[in-house]
Amino acid sequence: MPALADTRYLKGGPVAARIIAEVRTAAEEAAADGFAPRLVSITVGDVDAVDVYVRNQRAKAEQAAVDFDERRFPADVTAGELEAAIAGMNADPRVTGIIIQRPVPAHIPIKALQSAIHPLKDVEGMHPASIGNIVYNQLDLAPCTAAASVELLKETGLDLKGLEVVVVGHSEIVGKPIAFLLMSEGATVTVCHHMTRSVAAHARRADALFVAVGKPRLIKADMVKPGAAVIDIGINAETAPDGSTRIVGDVDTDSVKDVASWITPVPGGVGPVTVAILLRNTMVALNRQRELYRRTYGATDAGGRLAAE
Ligand SMILES: NC(=O)C1=CN([C@@H]2O[C@H](COP(=O)(O)OP(=O)(O)OC[C@H]3O[C@@H](n4cnc5c(N)ncnc54)[C@H](OP(=O)(O)O)[C@@H]3O)[C@@H](O)[C@H]2O)C=CC1
Ligand SMILES: Nc1nc(=O)c2c([nH]1)NC[C@@H]1CN(c3ccc(C(=O)N[C@@H](CCC(=O)O)C(=O)O)cc3)C=[N+]21
Repeated sequence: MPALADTRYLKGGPVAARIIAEVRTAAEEAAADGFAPRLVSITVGDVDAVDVYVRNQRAKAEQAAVDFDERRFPADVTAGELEAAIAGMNADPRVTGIIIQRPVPAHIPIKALQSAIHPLKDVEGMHPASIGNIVYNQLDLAPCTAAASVELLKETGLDLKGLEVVVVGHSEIVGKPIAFLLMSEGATVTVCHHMTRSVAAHARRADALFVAVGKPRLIKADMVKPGAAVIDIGINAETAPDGSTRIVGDVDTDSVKDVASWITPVPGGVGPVTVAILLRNTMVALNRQRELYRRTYGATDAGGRLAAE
C-alpha cells in the first residue's frame, strides 16, 4: 500500500496557531481591562516529558500575551510546602491560573495537591470537583491533552456520533477524560489498559484509536483497522546509539501510516495543541474570576446612591 499523502498527517501546528491567535486577542482585551492573565507552572523534580511541555508553554504563552511564571521545586519538597505555596497563589489576585505538571514524586499525594488549587484557578479542570463537570457534560474546561486529542480527531471531519473509538491508556489526566469527552460527543468508547486481555483485538475494531501509554512503538500496523484515524499522545524521549535524543510517540508511525487514513505525528501533533488549549483554558478560568469580581465588586449600594443623587 502506498504511503499516506502528507495531508493525511493530522498536524497540530495550524490548529494550535488558530487557538493561540484567539487567546492573544482575548488576553490583550482582558489585560486592558485590568485582568492580565498569568499562568503559574509548578514542577516537582525532573521529568523529560515535563521539560518539553514547560519549554513550549513558556514560548507559546509569550506569543499569546499570557504571563508565564515557572516555579520549580526539588524532588524532596514536602506536600506541606507545596500546599503552602499553592495557598499563596490562590490568594494572589495577579495569579489567574495554576498548573501542576505531572507526574510528581510518589511521596506527594497528587489528589490532595490538585484539591489545594482553587477551582477558579484550576486551568486543567483537575480539581476532583471540576473533573466531575465532564461527567455532567460541561466541557468548556477539560484536561488539556484530552481536549487537544479530541480537537485533532474533529479535524478529520469524521462524524463522532456512533463512531467506534478505542482509547489505550486510562490515566486521570489523559485516557479517562478522553473517554468522557468522546461519550459526550456520541461515540461508542472502549477503554484499554494494562489488564486488557488483547489490546490488539480491541484496537483493530477502532475507527478512531487514541493511544496514551508511554511506550514507544506499542501500536503496530497489524493493530490498526485500515482507514482508521490514529491519535498518538505518547511523548517519549529516545536516546539513539550516538547519544542524541529525540521525541517519539506510542505508535510505530512508519508502519501504521500505510494502514491508517489519518495519523498525528510526534512531534508536531497532539503536543502543540495541548499547549494551545492550556492557554485557552487559562482564559476560561480568568473569565470566571472576572465574573466573580464583577458580581462581588461591580455594583454597590454606594454606586446606586451616587447615581440617584
Ligand atoms: N502530548 C501531550 O500533551 C501529553 C502526552 N503525554 C504522554 O502520554 C503518555 C501517557 O501519559 P499518562 O497518561 O500521563 O501516563 P500514565 O503512566 O499515567 O498512564 C499510562 C496508561 O497506560 C496504561 N498501560 C500501561 N501499559 C499498557 C499496555 N501495555 N497496554 C495498554 N495500556 C497500558 C496504564 O494502565 P494501568 O494504569 O492499568 O497500568 C495507564 O492507564 C506518556 O508518554 C506521556 O508522556 C501525557 C500527557 C500529555
Ligand atoms: N498536569 C499535566 N498536564 C499535562 O498535559 C502534562 C503534564 N502534566 N506532564 C507532562 C505531560 C507531557 N505533555 C506535553 C505537552 C505538550 C508537548 C509538546 O508541546 N510537544 C511538542 C514539542 C516537541 C519538542 O519540542 O521536541 C510536540 O509534540 O510537537 C509535550 C508534552 C503534557 N503533559
